[in-house]
Amino acid sequence: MENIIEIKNLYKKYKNAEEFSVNDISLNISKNEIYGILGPNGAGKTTLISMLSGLIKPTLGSFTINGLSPQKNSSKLKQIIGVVPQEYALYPTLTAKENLMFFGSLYGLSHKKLRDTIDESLELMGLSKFAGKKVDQFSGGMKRRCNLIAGTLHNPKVLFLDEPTVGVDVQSKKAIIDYLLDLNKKGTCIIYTSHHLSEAEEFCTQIAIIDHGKIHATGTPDELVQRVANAENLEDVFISLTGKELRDVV
Ligand SMILES: Nc1ncnc2c1ncn2[C@@H]1O[C@H](COP(=O)(O)OP(=O)(O)OP(=O)(O)O)[C@@H](O)[C@H]1O
Repeated sequence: MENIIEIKNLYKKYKNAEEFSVNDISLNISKNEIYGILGPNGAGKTTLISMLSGLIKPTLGSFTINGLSPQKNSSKLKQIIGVVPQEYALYPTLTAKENLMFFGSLYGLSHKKLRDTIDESLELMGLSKFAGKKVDQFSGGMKRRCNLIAGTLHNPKVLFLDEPTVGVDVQSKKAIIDYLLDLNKKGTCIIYTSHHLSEAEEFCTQIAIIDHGKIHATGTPDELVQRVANAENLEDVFISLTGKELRDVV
């Protein structure tokens, strides 16, 4: 299948850091995948996704998305990607609809098209009733669903998500996963990080397990489980590849 993302020997070392947070990652991602980047705390998942979504610059190496490079085609690249960070990117004192109109206008969508997309997305996410309510009155799950709509109004070809279901209730989690599956069916390639291994096992078509800034294994969830002796699920694979040592840092 055709690659939509091609990463070549990518490195990131933060200022004053002693180690590389991303250390020589090369990876191809095909169109239409739901690609899970999994790894323990501090493995380099956010750093990798932040480079690909243009939030931080690589120290070394290169990548293209849909054939576009961030050095040569930065503005075109921004139009075809969506980014949903861990933190909420919403204005608390604006209503859900006002927030979405604001973020949508940044993508240059026409007023009519934007209104229709917002109404449709709020409906899909079960938020229509709350469209006129200020976001600071929303629960964590409602904010996260609204945040996800804000990052996808322009129907991106590639969507980067950093732990989209962390800290939300089961109902919100289901709404988020269903929304993402629907986007993927309509042609959006999804790159996502998570600590929910059972969720990733069910949701992802491909997985990369990373640790200490390096890729340790890639494959479909089934392939990974079959490759590791005595593994019954992705959690067994994860522990086998990354060990049982705790990753506390102070
Ligand atoms: N702005 C920064 N400056 C210096 N070091 C950083 C910075 N951001 C991250 N790091 C370091 O880079 C390494 C990778 O961090 P990163 O946040 O990418 O990991 P992660 O896999 O996303 O972890 P988590 O699961 O905890 O979100 C860690 O050692 C972290 O301390």
